[in-house]
Amino acid sequence: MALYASTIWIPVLLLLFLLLIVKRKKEDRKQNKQLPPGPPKLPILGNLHQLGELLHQSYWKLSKKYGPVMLLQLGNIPNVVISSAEAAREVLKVNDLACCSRPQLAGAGRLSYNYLDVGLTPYGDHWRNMKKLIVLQLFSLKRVQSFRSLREEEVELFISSISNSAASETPINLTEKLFSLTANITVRMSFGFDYRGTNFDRDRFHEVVHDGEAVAGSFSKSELFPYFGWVFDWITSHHARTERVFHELDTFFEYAINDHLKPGRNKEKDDVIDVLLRIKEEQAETGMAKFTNDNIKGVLLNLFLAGVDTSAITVNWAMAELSRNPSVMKKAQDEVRNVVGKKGRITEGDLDQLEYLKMVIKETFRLHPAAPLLLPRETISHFKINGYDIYPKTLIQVNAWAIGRDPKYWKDPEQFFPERFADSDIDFKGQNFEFLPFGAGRRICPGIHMATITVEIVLANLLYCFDWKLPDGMKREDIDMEEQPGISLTVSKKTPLNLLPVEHF
Ligand code: HEM
Repeated sequence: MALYASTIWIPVLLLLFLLLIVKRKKEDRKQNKQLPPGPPKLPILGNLHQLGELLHQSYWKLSKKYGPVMLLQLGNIPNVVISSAEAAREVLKVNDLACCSRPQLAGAGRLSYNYLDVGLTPYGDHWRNMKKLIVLQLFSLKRVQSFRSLREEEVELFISSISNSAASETPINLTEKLFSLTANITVRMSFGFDYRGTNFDRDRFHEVVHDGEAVAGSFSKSELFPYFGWVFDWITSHHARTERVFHELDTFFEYAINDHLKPGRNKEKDDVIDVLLRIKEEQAETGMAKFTNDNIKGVLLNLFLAGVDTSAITVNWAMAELSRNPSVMKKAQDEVRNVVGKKGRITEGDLDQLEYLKMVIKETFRLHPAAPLLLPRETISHFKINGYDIYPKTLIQVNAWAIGRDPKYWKDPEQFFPERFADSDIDFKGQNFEFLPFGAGRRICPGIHMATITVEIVLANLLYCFDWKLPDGMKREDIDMEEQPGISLTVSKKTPLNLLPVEHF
């Protein structure tokens, strides 16, 4: 009886909802709104039923029919998807100020200590101050270079461990090894210690990064469906998962900060926490005690979620593409070996000379941007794009993945052909809107230097030190290039890349 009483409300609610939509449509027509085109919507769901787990691919297919500025309704949330370089320029340059906020998602809010970070925080004074701080103090070229020996040390350990597998002729799971390498670099650089020597479980560490990206990058059902979405969140333990990830990350950050406060701590050089603790102290001395441990943890969260996975994903795709394209692999290997000779390792000082390697990396970013939809943005004010009205509080997603494969800008776009960047000025620093792996405008990735140096030094050494074979019985065509489904900030290769290293020298 109680069940009947609760279900009888469902048709009534549906009817009310339909009436609301009809009323809103009439109002829109009266106000002469020119909304972007988009596929027909269902009540309540909007267009959610038309989207698969690889959002950028679903958006791409729909955009072929509805155009480069397309309006979708994700439950309760209006979402404009941008799929051309011209429209991306309108969003990220011409109207950057109007669309440079971020949506306030419950998961992102919880993980970022109520938006005390940089990447997930909405536009405003706090974001401006924090972005300035990380651009000038944490990720300036000088600071990135100051971590050179740390990176080279980690690359050395990584190459040595691959040499052991080469000696025993054992294929390696390169995907897993790359993730460990970038995790080690990020943790040592940010937290000043080696997490391999702590109680943190290595496998769990990887899962926490992935879970963190998923929680930070997805809408809860309550956000998509106000009034009743909480039921689904409750059934799927959404809230419990967010809390679990938050507590795991928080424990790690707390441990790292406390470690820095121990008297007589032995440190080689300033790491990110040292810099942030100094800022906290300076502000407290001037009576502006605004900067708290939660601010520090917010920044650490960004390094954790943005810094670990992205570079590993990129090198992994590059090695998968090179393994499928042996002539490109050979050309890249010839370059590194000719430039460096027999000195044993590539150091960061050699990287400037490796022109073809840089083209290989650009080509990888074009086909496999680690964040295919950049990070979601939210509009602050009304503006027009291609004659269409975009209103405040609209979610904006720029499909960098689709733009990177558009035959309008790229000849034979599906082909892995690094030479396309020879004699070309196209770069990924946010000025070429057909090539946006790091985004553009105010919200552009501040980790570009860090990311490119890491990707270059790792890939260069992999190509220099080893020849690469496929495991027994595997052919080039068997390399699976599918992407990992699931809603997350980043998209990686679905299956691990297993390769057999053969020592070259
Ligand atoms: C291959 C590596 C990387 C790629 C492809 C990448 C890509 C991106 C993209 C697409 C955005 C969003 C830009 C936008 O909204 O327009 C972003 C933002 C961000 N990235 Fe990266 N990133 C990488 C590495 C890093 C690293 C190593 C760090 C730091 C250690 C970092 C820190 C950040 C931060 C803090 C933001 C937020 C900026 C803001 O909201 O103002 N990223 N990144």
